[in-house]
Amino acid sequence: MKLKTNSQGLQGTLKVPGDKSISHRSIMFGSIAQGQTTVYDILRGEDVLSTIAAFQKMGVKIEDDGQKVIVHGKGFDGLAQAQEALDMGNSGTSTRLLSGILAGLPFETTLFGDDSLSKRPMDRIATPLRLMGAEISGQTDKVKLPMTIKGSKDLKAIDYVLPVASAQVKSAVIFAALQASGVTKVVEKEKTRSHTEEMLVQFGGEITVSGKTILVPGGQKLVGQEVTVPGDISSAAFWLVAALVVPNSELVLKNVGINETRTGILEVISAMGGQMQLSEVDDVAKSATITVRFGSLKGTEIAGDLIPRLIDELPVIALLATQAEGETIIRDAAELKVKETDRIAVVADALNAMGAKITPTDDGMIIQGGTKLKAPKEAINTFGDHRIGMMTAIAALLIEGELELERAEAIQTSYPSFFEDLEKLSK
Ligand SMILES: O=C(O)C1=C[C@@H](OP(=O)(O)O)[C@@H](O)[C@H](O)C1
Ligand SMILES: C=C(OP(=O)(O)O)C(=O)O
Repeated sequence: MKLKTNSQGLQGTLKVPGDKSISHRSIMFGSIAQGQTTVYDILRGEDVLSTIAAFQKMGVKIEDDGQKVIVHGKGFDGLAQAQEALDMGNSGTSTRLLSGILAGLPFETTLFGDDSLSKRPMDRIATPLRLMGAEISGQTDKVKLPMTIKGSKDLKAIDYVLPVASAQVKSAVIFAALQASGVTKVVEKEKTRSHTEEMLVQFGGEITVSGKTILVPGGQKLVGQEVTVPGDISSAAFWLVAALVVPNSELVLKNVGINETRTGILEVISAMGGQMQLSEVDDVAKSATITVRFGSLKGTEIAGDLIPRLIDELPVIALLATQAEGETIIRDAAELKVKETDRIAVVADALNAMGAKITPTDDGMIIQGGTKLKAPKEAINTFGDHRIGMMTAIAALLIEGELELERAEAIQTSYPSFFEDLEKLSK
């Protein structure tokens, strides 16, 4: 598709769509709990639809009337073997979290996905789940999809130190731990998003979190709940950056999720001197309104325990850094290489094709700021990565002339109404 420039600036108020991580988990907890779960403001992006379809194929009744989603929970014991292999689409979260649930179910299930997902490593969940007693086979020593999981009714608790900072691996182990005998101990490498731990408590489960150490007793039964999904800060990130870099912009983003394990981007914007205010902070719903406007920015360093708190925002943060004064350094972010694409290489290539000065490194990027972006000579390809597509669409706002985006449909993964919202704010 052809992307358009914007010379007037972006203005207006927007409620960003529901959080993808919380939406997946609401379906999963709803399914493994007893009784009804009602979910408001769920994200109806393709990744979440993959999770919904998978549980429906395992016998869970899930209804969507357009206002709310109702999950008729069956408990772990009520989940049935699917009649066919389960299609995980593009979604790492669906695959890895579901694997933790399947680890304790006494039947075999095969999971497959699209080209991008089929390249991503699943050994990171296979290793702990095998230690607990599940049988898992996949392609190559990285256990890539298609992957077959044969669960066990006799899962054993483990003590496990996560070798990577990953909420998906942590969550897979927690879902298996709920079905195991004994208390499972998980120690995180860095603190990652806490949605699984929080929703487990909401659904009446037991978990102890102290710093990076998590204890989960086995043999738990959960009860259905009402869940209201806050807006996704990872989707809001595109509008935050757009307002900061497109002259004459001011945006008000309502109901943005501000769980402290997700707000790294807000800290980066503050460190860069961006003009941004939080209001209507709701400590219970963990959401806020964020007002952001165009202004001057300076480079910064992004590394260490900040990385997991903004991992999905790094593509658009790289774009932000191209418009700041001075250098921005991103380190400790090697995980970017195993997302929907190698996001270090693909971000650097896409933005450099527009005149940015980004040097990719082994675990991040060095970005020289203050570059004027221009139309690339060739089309930019998302390579099936939604975040590359949206980052490119925001970059296009700064460019005179046309930008052709190939495989733009990837954006459906996490933000189906992205271009509608862009249109609304562009006026
Ligand atoms: O648990 C989750 O919902 C997610 C965890 C992160 O992945 P990793 O756990 O692989 O870092 C993130 O990149 C992904 O978009 C969603
Ligand atoms: C990495 C992402 O998602 P997933 O791992 O679920 O495919 C993402 O949304 O940027």
